[in-house]
Amino acid sequence: MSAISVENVWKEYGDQVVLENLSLQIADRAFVALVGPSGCGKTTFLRMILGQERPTRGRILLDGQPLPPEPGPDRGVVYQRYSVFPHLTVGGNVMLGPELRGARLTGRRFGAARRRLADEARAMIAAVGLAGSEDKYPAQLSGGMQQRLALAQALMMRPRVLLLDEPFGALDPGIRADIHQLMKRLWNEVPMTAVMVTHDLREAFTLATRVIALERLRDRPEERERYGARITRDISIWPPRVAGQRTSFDPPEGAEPPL
Ligand SMILES: Nc1ncnc2c1ncn2[C@@H]1O[C@H](COP(=O)(O)OP(=O)(O)OP(=O)(O)O)[C@@H](O)[C@H]1O
Repeated sequence: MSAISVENVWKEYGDQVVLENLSLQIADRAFVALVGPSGCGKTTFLRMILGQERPTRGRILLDGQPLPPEPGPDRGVVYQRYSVFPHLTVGGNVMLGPELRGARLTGRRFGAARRRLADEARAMIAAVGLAGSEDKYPAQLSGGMQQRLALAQALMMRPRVLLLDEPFGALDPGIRADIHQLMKRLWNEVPMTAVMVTHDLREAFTLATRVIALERLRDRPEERERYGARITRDISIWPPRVAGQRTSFDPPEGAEPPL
């Protein structure tokens, strides 16, 4: 079964058609990179999967079921900036989501349940390379460390789908290469499907199993409002990348592949 099924989806804001009749099946555990010119609707598409926007026409299914109308813990998100809470420590940021969910279901967590959660949070913080920074605040971390924290925070909720909106766009190239390795490892180890918006084709081909380009085919000024972007390229990475398996074509740790 496909994890995400996009069926004849349109998105219009007033008279402006942003996305036009998109249909797409995203397999369970795929890593899809969305690329395309600025303003073509990539973030809008991501926000529809997140549940922050609804298609004007068509529908989106998650594991065969219509998406719940609100964002939920089954869909995590990491933005280029401001994904984490500045007034909470690293530990506080990672524990907040599960604490709030626990509070909703069973009241505040105490004793053994809280200790279990703290252990889980410590393990997640270590998994993203932030061990020892548990008591620091985001402003005391570098940009790369903040994005590692944002990934840890999102993954603590065990999302079925991880949505990434240019998550590494503001990082320096060296730091970006490191975090690409982390992202690959997390995608391989954590059972999730990932959809990432990026402006960086190299990043798309480094991380994704499939690269999808959105583009407005008719872009004359008088047509700009009437026609939306469509899927113009759909490229499966070869040889196929399968979650949990590295291929011999994958670059060694720390190396960027040639395009
Ligand atoms: N809430 C909204 N109300 C009205 N128009 C909107 C809204 N959100 C997005 N748009 C419009 O939809 C179009 C697509 O925007 P979107 O941010 O999805 O593009 P994008 O491809 O992600 O752009 P970029 O690469 O520059 O981030 C833009 O013309 C934008 O102005």
